[in-house]
Amino acid sequence: MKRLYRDLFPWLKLLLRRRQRFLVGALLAWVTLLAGLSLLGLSGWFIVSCALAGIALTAGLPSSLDVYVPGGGIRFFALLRTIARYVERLYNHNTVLTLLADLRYRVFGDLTRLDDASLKQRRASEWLSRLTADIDNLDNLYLRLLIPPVAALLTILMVSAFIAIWLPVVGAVVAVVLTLLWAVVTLGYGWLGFANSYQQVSDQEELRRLVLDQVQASAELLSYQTSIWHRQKVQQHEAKALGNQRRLAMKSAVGNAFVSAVTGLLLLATLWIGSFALSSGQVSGPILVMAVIAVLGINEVLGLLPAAFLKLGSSYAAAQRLNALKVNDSAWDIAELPGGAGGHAIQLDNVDYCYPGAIHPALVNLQVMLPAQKRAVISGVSGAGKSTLASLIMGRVAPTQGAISVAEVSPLHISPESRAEHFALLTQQTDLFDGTLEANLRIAKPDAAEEELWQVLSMVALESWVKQQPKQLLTHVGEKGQQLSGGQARRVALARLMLRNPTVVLLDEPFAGVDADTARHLAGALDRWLGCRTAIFLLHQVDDVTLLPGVEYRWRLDGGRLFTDTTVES
Ligand SMILES: Nc1ncnc2c1ncn2[C@@H]1O[C@H](COP(=O)(O)OP(=O)(O)OP(=O)(O)O)[C@@H](O)[C@H]1O
Repeated sequence: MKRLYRDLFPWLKLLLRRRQRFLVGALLAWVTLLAGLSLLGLSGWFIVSCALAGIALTAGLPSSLDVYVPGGGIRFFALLRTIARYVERLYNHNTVLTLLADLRYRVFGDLTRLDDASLKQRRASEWLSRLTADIDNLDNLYLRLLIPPVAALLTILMVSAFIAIWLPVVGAVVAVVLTLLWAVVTLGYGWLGFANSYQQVSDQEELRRLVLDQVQASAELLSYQTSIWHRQKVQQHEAKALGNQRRLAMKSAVGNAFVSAVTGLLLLATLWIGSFALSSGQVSGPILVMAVIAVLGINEVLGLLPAAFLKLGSSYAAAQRLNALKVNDSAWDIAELPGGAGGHAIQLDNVDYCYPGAIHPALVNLQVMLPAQKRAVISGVSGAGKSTLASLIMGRVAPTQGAISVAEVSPLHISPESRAEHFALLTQQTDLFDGTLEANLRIAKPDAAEEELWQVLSMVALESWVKQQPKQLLTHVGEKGQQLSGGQARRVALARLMLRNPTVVLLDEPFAGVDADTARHLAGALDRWLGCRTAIFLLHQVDDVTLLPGVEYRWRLDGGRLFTDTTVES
């Protein structure tokens, strides 16, 4: 219980930031329920009163009944129920969407603080689950686990108090039995379905992963003739997940039956105890019918709770998984890099880096001193450790051993804002969004003038090509830039980087995918743009030193170790 509270607490705290909305939402749900119950009770009273008056009149006994007040009351509750239900749905769905935005914002925030190693450890389908299914499960917390039980408890108290006005004993019995029933279908059902719904979250993720593999790797599975074997694996897992789901559905059905049985017995008890009060003249027939119908209506109030609380385990599992994304950086002193136009010095002292679970370290005993405003080239074959070194300098991963500093500040301690302002990294993988060229460029500088966009496009030798396109800057680049060639996409990424004003620039294969003339054009533009920024070129091999003007430091990475490169002549 303590662990449950501890894991759900950060999310409850986030939800409770909107406590005003929560209270109004619960109040609206409660008014809706009460209006429904009042409508039922009053209608019962009215029908019985009419029948009794009719019987009396038929028997020739004097009888009168005011039909206008109860008739008006019935219309009032019918209207109130409809309006309250409509407003409640509108309001609570709006709240849910607001909460979804809060949850997504928080989860995205946590993701941006994760280091490269943690990000790469999980598959895309797992990140998708975190951002969709897990967030939806937490969202349930409000809509299913917070509002309905509060509204139900308030209704039980209201109905018991109302019955107690005429039948105090019945009111007390109704209050005790329904409060106990409420505890069973909330806390009891939360406990009963916990293991199954907890399991359901991982079952669904595993199933999604297997199905994606089956589809994405279908060519490989077919060519190795393992497609049937893999499909059987999917089916086995599906059967297991379905079994679990069936058990949950069974418990939910039993819960509903239990609520109906208890409220049914309570109804009989109310009728039985009430009949003594009726025969002693303590209460009239219509009032007794009203009390009985009000108890019957409670079924609707409690009926939804078992199914909702069976899912408590899902919400808990989702909270646990999302909590695991949180990086505890509160212990660190957050620092800012000094402002100014010039680049900063980069220093690495005896740095080792080993990926989690890897046998061999990716980088060993690195010793680097690159003074401020200087340029360096680090070459190395594939797998030598260049990208890992870039991640370390960017503060995207922490060294296993040794220390790194940029302007004498550890990159790990630099605030996200300062890091975004000072660092720029051109990665080997090009990340373009499915939008226009202009939108992709503006990610780096939303308020850039159109002239600036053309200027950077000209620096990467794309200006004339873009001008030839019918939509020019509004040309769509496609998902991941698939409507551009590999080299063009990389140049768009480089142009985007050049829109910014960083002080430390890391360029991983900036000349990949372009012909010799374009490479020379890029080198000249880069030389002018880099000016007095600190820059490191990361290259597989240095074919042409004229592409690296102003580079004074040359190192070579080999098997994770750094050597001064004497093979490159300037
Ligand atoms: N996420 C990871 N988990 C485990 N090992 C990794 C991971 N990423 C890289 N490595 C290992 O670290 C070493 C250095 O990889 P890195 O990507 O830094 O090389 P690189 O020089 O950038 O290669 P390339 O030029 O092909 O991009 C390699 O042996 C690689 O197998």
